[in-house]
Amino acid sequence: MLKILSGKQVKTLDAAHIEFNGITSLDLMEKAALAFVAWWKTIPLNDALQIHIFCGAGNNGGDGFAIARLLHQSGRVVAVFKCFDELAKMSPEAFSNMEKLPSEIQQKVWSEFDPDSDGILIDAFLGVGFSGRLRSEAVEVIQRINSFAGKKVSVDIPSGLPSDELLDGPCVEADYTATFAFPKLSLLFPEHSQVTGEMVLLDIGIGDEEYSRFSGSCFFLRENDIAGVHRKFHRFSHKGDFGKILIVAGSKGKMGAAILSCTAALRTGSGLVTSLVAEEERQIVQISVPEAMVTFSLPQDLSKFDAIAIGPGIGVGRNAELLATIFKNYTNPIVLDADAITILSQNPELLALVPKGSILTPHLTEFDRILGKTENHQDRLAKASEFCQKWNLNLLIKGANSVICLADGRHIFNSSGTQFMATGGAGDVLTGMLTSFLGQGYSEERAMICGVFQHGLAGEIAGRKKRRGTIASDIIEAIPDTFVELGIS
Ligand SMILES: NC(=O)C1=CN([C@@H]2O[C@H](COP(=O)(O)OP(=O)(O)OC[C@H]3O[C@@H](n4cnc5c(N)ncnc54)[C@H](O)[C@@H]3O)[C@@H](O)[C@H]2O)[C@@H](O)CC1
Ligand SMILES: Nc1ncnc2c1ncn2[C@@H]1O[C@H](COP(=O)(O)OP(=O)(O)O)[C@@H](O)[C@H]1O
Ligand SMILES: [K+]
Repeated sequence: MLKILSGKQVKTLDAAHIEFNGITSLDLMEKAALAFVAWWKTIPLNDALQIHIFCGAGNNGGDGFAIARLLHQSGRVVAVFKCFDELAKMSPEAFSNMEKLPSEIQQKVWSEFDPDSDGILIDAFLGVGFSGRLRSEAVEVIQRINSFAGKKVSVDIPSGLPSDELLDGPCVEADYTATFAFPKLSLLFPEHSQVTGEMVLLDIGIGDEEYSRFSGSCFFLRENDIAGVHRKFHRFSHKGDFGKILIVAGSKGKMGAAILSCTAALRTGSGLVTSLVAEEERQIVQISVPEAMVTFSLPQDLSKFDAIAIGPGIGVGRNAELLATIFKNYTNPIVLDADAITILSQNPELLALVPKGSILTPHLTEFDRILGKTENHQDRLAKASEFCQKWNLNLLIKGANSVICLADGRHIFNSSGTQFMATGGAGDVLTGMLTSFLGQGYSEERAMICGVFQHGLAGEIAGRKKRRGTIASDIIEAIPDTFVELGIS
C-alpha cells in the first residue's frame, strides 16, 4: 500500500529514487512533467488553446517550465508568468528548464497577467517546499491567480497549502490538483475541498517499496492493493464457507435500512444472511429480499454467526439493552453503524463491552457524537488514534476518502468513491459489505480494506451511468461488477 509521506520527506524520497535508478533530478522532473501532460490530454480542459503557467523559483516552478515546453510541443499556446525577481533564487532544475523554453513561449512577470484573459491557468508557483507564513509578494501572486475567472490546475499541491497541516492563510483555489507520486496528506482533508478541487494522483515511477524506509502511519488505498487481500474460494466451496451473518437493522418507517444492508451483504457474497426485525415488519423484508432469512428475536446462540452488524435504522429508543446483550454474548468483531453509534455515545459505559476488534463506521456527525466535537480532520484523526488504541477498536470515518483507523495507529485513506454516493442508504450498503467480508473469514483489516474500496468502486460504476441520479440500490447492483473489474472470482 502506498505510504503517505510528509512534505519534508519528499526531497529524501526523490534523492533516494534518483540515486537508486541512476537518473538525475532533471530526469525525474521531466517524468513528472510528462505525466502531467499525459493526464492533461485526458481532461475536458484539454481543448483550451491559451494556457497561462505561473512558475515559482523552486522545483514546483521547474515542473511548470517543463510542462510549458511539453504543452507548447503539442500545439498549445503557452505563456509563462515568473513569480520571482532574482535568477539567483532559482533551483538549478527550475533554471535549467527555464533555459530550455522555446523562444515562441512568451515569458512575463506575474504582475503582467490579466485576470480577464481567456484560457486555463496552471499553478506551478509553490509546491511541497513551501513552509511558514507566505511572504507578502507571494500573497499578491496567489490573489492574482485567484482573481482569474477560468479553470485553475495546480501542480502537485495548490500554492499556499501546507502539505501536512491545515490551511492557515491564502491559497490558490484550484479546480484540479494533479499531485505526484503520493497524495499529500492535506489534499485528503475535507476542509480543503474548496482549494484542491478534483485530485488526481500521477505516477512518476517511484515504487511502493521505495517508501518502506520512511516512517509514517498514513497510507493510500488503491485498486492494485485489493486483489491480494481477498480470500480464494474453490469449486467445492459451500454456502457455509461464505459465512452466516446476522444483520440487526431497520424499524418501523426505516425498514429500507435492513433491506439495503441485507441485499448488499448477499451481493458481496455472503452464504446465509439472517435479518433481525420486528415481527410486524417481516413482510417487507421477505418480499424485498427473499434470499434472506428473518428472525423476530435475538437468537440464543449467537456463536453460530460468523459476523454480526447492528445499527442501520434501528432507532435509538430502547436498543441500549439489545446492544449490551449482543456484546455480552458474542466475542467476534461486530460492525456498529448509525443508530448503534449514537446509542454508544449516549451510553458510554457500553464501550468497554464492545468485542475487541469491532468496526465502528461513523460519518462526521456520528464521529463527533461518540468522540466529542472536533474542529477539523487533523484533530479528528488524532482523536481516532487515541480512541482505537484505548478501546482496541477500529473506526471507519466515512466521507470522500474515507479513513480506516486501526487499533495499531495506522490510518488508511480510501481512493475510490464519488460524490454521487452522497445519497441516503449508501452507508447501510457499506455495513452489509463489511459484515459480509467479516463473515467470509476476513480479518477486520482485510474486511475494511475490501469493503470500503469496493463500496467506493461500486459507487463509481453506478455513478458513471446515473450521475447525481444514483441511489443506494444502484450501488448494490454494481457490487458484483467490482469483483469483475478487480478480477476476483
Ligand atoms: N526532482 C525533484 O525534486 C522533483 C520535485 N518535484 C516538484 O518539486 C516541488 C518541490 O520543490 P522544492 O523543494 O524546490 O520546493 P517548492 O518549489 O515547492 O518551493 C520552494 C519555493 O517556495 C518558496 N517559498 C517557501 N516558503 C515560502 C513562503 N513562506 N513564502 C513565499 N515563498 C516561499 C521558496 O522561496 C522557493 O522558491 C514539488 O512540489 C514538485 O512539484 C517534481 O518535479 C518531482 C521531482
Ligand atoms: N462525496 C463523497 N465521496 C465519496 N464517498 C462518499 C461521498 N459522500 C458519501 N460517500 C460515501 O457514502 C456513504 C454514506 O454513508 P452515510 O453517511 O452513513 O449514509 P446513510 O446514513 O444515508 O446510509 C459513506 O460510505 C461515504 O463514504
Ligand atoms: K503548486
